[in-house]
Amino acid sequence: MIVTAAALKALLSSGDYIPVDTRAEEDYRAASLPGAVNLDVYSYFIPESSEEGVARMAAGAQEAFARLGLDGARKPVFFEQKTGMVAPRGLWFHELAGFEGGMILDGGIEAWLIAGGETAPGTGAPEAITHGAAPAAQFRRDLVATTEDVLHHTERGTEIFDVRRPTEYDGSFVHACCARPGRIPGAHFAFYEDMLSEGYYRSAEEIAEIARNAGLAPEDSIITYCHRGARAATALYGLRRAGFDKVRIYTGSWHEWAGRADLPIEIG
Ligand SMILES: O=S(=O)([O-])[S-]
Repeated sequence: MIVTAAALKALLSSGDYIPVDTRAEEDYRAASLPGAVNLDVYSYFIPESSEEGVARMAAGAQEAFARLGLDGARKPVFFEQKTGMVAPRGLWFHELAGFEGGMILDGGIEAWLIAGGETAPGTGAPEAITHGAAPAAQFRRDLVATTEDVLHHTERGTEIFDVRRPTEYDGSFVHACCARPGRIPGAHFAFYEDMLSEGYYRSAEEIAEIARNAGLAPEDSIITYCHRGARAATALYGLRRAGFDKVRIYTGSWHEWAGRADLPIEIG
């Protein structure tokens, strides 16, 4: 769920919610929401989006949230400077791990300050999502796609949704760490940032129109992807706001797909 800064003020006074600062540790140390913990959700790369790989990713998320005390009654509220490509990934990891009730602070710490919220230097020990040593026994498999799910998406009745920059989609730009430029064949396209306006999510109606223009319908089963699964989470929560409920993420995303020379690509 996406929460406004004004609504968050009331929620935090209940003591049931913990702000989770997903920014760099130095920003957290300088000024954060009072009582916030610091969690790096951005640096993680999945080694392989196989059944075992996604189950170990979920185990790693479960362990990180347990270390932060966010595996029970207390719920996380993820934030970054402004809503972008990081805080939504935090909520997705929390849901993937099997927990409910987490939120994204829309507009990030900047919205909090505009709403008159106080800040304090972050004092907690920084944590990070890491890969689990063993597969999770239980997790939200319906929120994640394997490479096989993507490869067989047509037979499995799923749409692929690329939310990278237009130049990444058409292959005229590729990150230096990726083996090949291009896109997953048949992918629908919209740039994830178009679902945001100045660091806030756009309205449900505006996001629904973006999705419709990309050729997607609310009843579709959708797999989002980007470079390595962060921007895909921003898109997932935008789509969910617009009533698209069957959305999951191919965490390995273009980085993994491009590195597998046996997988087909489209370019241009
Ligand atoms: O957001 S990202 O995973 O494409 S770097």
